[in-house]
Amino acid sequence: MKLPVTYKIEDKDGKARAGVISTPHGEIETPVFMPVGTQATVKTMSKEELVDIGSEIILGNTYHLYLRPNDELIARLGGLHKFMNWDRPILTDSGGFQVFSLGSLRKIKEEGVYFSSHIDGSKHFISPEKSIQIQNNLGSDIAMLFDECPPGLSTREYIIPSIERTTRWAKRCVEAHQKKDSQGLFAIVQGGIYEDLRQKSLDELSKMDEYFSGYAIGGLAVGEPREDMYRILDYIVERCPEEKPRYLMGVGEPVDMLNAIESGIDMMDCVQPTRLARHGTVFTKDGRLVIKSERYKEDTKPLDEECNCYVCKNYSRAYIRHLIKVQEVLGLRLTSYHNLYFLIKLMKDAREAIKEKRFKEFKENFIKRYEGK
Ligand SMILES: CC1(C)O[C@@H]2[C@@H](CO[C@@]3(CNc4nc5cc6c(=O)[nH]c(N)nc6cc5[nH]4)OC(C)(C)O[C@@H]23)O1
Ligand SMILES: [Zn+2]
Repeated sequence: MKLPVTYKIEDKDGKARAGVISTPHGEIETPVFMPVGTQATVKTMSKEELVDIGSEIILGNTYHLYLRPNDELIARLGGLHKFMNWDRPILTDSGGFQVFSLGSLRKIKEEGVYFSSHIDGSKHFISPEKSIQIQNNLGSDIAMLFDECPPGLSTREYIIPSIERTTRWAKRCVEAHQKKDSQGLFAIVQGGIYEDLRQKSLDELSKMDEYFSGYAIGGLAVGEPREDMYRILDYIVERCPEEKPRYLMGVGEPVDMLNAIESGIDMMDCVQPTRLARHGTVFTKDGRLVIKSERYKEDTKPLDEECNCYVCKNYSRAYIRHLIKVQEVLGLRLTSYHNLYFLIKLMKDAREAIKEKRFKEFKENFIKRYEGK
């Protein structure tokens, strides 16, 4: 079966890969960071600004867009790309995770998940079929399977039946997927922090491999210790199909991203860069900088003296600190713009390092400076 989303490896450096993903809305160079646009916008960023910072693909959320403005409304208006005037690739998460981390009073049954909206408490139900139907309505280039992401540090006794139900849900997603020619489907590997359960999840999903354009590693960045995440990545990523993209869900800290790329990850997303930005924390080559600190009150330097972004070329720490302190919207925009630029540039630099077979040295040098060692 011809898949609408395909991947080509250009270079390898150890397990790290540089490649290109082809989608119905264009190509994506990897490794890639995907800004999260939960409610059809990457918070405070215009489309033009996202293009300026070099964003190639953004994320949308099934759960949020189903609740507001509703996926059928978006479909009637021509789909999510047209609705938000974004003509590059979009990946949509399937809603399961958001129900667990946002919704309340949820009940998980074989048929699907019953939950109350975090907005007005109204009662809702999402099944694998419903999640795929919503993603079909949104018209994203990449849709995610409807899965259960077990709470961080769940026991084996909880995870084993959860994997088995998530596999049964995966089959139902594949059967329900109506846009097999224009929307790629990514599998999501679960299994908590247990190598053998990760293998079990991957083996069960691999039986449906012909339907999957890529494999995501779910169930991480949900509160487990960092070393457990690294151990699991080191085990499971290289066991995913070599010729398809690997996507680590929910990771957006520079050091974690470089470690993930070293284990063979190609795609990542996270709300952190924009969420931290809105609270005044920005990324710099010398680590995180909390702009509200007194020490920046009269600091005329840019956020990061080596950053070439529009914000660092035009505004000082003192000015941005003032804006954040008085909660001016422009402050949120400037810190968000810089944080997204920083991560997207980090991915581009990592890609060059892989092509030049110097990724390990690149990673170690970055981390040494970022962690101030
Ligand atoms: C639980 C909790 C507290 O984890 C938080 C916060 C919000 O999510 C994170 C990032 N982590 C994260 N892991 C994920 C796992 C899955 C998954 O297994 N399946 C599917 N379909 N989508 C996923 C999306 C994910 N995002 O965002 C920050 C804030 C980085 O920390 C995380 O909710
Ligand atoms: Zn900058």
